Amino acid sequence: MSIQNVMVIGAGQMGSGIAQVCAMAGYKVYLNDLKEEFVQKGFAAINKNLQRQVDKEKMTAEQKQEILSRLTASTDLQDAAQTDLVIEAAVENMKIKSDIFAKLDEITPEQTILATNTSSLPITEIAAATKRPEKVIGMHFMNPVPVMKLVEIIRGLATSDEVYQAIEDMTKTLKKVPVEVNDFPGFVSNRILMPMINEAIYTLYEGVAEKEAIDEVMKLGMNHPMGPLTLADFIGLDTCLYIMETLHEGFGDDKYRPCPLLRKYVKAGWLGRKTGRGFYSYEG
Ligand SMILES: CC(=O)CC(=O)SCCNC(=O)CCNC(=O)[C@H](O)C(C)(C)COP(=O)(O)OP(=O)(O)OC[C@H]1O[C@@H](n2cnc3c(N)ncnc32)[C@H](O)[C@@H]1OP(=O)(O)O
Ligand SMILES: NC(=O)C1=CN([C@@H]2O[C@H](COP(=O)(O)OP(=O)(O)OC[C@H]3O[C@@H](n4cnc5c(N)ncnc54)[C@H](OP(=O)(O)O)[C@@H]3O)[C@@H](O)[C@H]2O)C=CC1
Repeated sequence: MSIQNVMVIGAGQMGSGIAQVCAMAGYKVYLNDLKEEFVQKGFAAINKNLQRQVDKEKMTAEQKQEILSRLTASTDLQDAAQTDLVIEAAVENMKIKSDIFAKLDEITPEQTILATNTSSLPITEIAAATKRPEKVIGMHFMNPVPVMKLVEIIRGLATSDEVYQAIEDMTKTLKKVPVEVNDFPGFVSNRILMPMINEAIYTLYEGVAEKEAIDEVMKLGMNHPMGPLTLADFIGLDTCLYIMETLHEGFGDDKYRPCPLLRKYVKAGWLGRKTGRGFYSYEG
């Protein structure tokens, strides 16, 4: 299975990062979103990241241009007809992901691998929206994608060994480290990380300490690079809530109940860094 042409769906913080690392590794990449303005926002983030590398003299201006030349904007899912691999990074919502996968199944050649960057949703259920469940796989990158080494690779019930191997090999070409896991809610990463973040939100909700104090305890006491509330803002509070809901529903265990304060913030549109306000303010 030779992978040369890739489409990344969703030009948000994850999709733009995934498109960037794919283009840096030499793949030709379509970056797809619903509207041109979202794609352009993704391109602007990539441009900023690459320019930072140029400014630090880790990359030449010519190399930056070469990488950018491998990226093509797309607002038409039909462009996926020319790809060997699609990596979906749209919002964390089963209906949206299933719709996208059903369409991709119609549009793409039969050998095209369909991967999802879902944080927590069952790969097996997403695969069931297609007639090629053996070619559907989870490829879970970490945020910020250009920096974080891990890609959790999740086998759905029907994922073939050949497809698993192709994705593991491709991940290594991105200079990332693949780790194989099975298809359970939240996989490994978010089954462990998100309850910790949710507990930090409960700690704030119950008035145990101020937000800065909670973050300081985990940063200085446990050597975490970011405190859990800062990290929640960084991930996106909507994404954090969707992941907790998937864990709660998937395991049917109340230990995963999302904190009411998290729900309130999401309802208010305080989604963290991406909207300028979450537990902290990021205006200006
Ligand atoms: C929700 C899910 O499903 C799964 C997830 O992704 S969970 C989230 C996982 N991610 C984390 O836990 C991140 C925790 N935070 C960290 O590791 C660090 O704070 C951090 C890497 C984000 C920043 O590190 P830092 O030391 O504070 O910052 P800084 O010194 O400015 O940056 C270090 C490098 O990262 C780069 N960087 C920082 N933020 C970046 C961003 N948002 N995008 C791209 N590059 C970034 C910098 O350019 C710098 O690169 P060089 O080494 O090439 O110079
Ligand atoms: N944030 C994180 O730390 C991580 C997130 N993930 C997962 O990655 C995925 C994306 O998350 P993230 O990048 O943070 O989210 P963002 O909200 O930053 O980006 C999502 C993007 O997808 C677009 N989109 C929504 N529906 C469609 C569609 N039908 N077709 C094409 N594009 C669409 C959105 O457009 P619009 O704004 O119009 O909705 C938006 O531009 C989620 O599944 C998330 O769980 C995985 C690892 C880490």
